[in-house]
Amino acid sequence: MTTPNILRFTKMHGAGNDFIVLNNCADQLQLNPALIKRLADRHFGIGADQVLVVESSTQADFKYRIFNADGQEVQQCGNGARCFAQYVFDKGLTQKNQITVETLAGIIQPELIRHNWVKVNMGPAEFEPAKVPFVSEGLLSRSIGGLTQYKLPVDAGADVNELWVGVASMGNPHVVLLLEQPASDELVQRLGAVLESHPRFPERVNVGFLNVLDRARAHLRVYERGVGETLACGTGACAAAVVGMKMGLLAERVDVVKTGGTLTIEWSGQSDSDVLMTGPAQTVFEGEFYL
Ligand SMILES: N[C@H](CCC[C@H](N)C(=O)O)C(=O)O
Repeated sequence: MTTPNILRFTKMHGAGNDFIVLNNCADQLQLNPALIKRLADRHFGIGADQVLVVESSTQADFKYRIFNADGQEVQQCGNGARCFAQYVFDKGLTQKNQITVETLAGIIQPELIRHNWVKVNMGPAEFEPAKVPFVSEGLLSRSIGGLTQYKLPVDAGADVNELWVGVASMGNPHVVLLLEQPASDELVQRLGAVLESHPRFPERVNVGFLNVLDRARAHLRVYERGVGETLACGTGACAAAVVGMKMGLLAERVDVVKTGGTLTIEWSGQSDSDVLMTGPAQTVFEGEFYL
């Protein structure tokens, strides 16, 4: 067998949202959508929800690039940010417990609270439709507490032709549906697929199904843009929590219970205040991929 061209990687997850982490500080990797899709493929590749890339930065301690399983590069990934911080510390790329990280959505600040447990300042949430982006023109809207909800026409079968939704950006786009009980598999798959590519979201959207349990706990499922449903979504937990907080349904500190684990979200409610997310970051294995 000829000597294969080898790509070394680390497999990690944050509450079940799983990642391939690549060290590209030497800037030698030729990343393209086809390679990302091949790496993320759960049958023909390694398998992951996202591919995370560590690079050098002139603006922060590191640069953090995020690629969805469909190959698209995106602005932010919260579970990935925790794994990123654990990775650079474990690999000896930094000796600092708190680092600054440059993303397409701006600078975020992860902090290793203890091994495999990371708190991240995710920056501010954005609710202005144009900044999500979401095309709200012509839609009926209503105010619930401090949140504006929009009546969104959807073509999702005979029983669903419009939905009241909240929208938010954590640097990446999120639409949040408030449900009376935890979402079923059928609802997540049917509505998630329709909403992810809804024409009023020009960059597509991550779809959160929020069920408030009490003022300090909420259940959440997320059908992620470019992936489908994941066991956890960090930016999705941030977006759903701040939507629930603005509606007056959730306190300033909330445990967001997801299929793969629980994330704690803190937000003071001031529009310019940062959203803090705390949760696990786990290395599963190291590997070599034959290119
Ligand atoms: N699917 C997301 C990126 C990953 C977000 C998620 N894995 C997280 O932990 O925030 C998007 O297209 O914006």
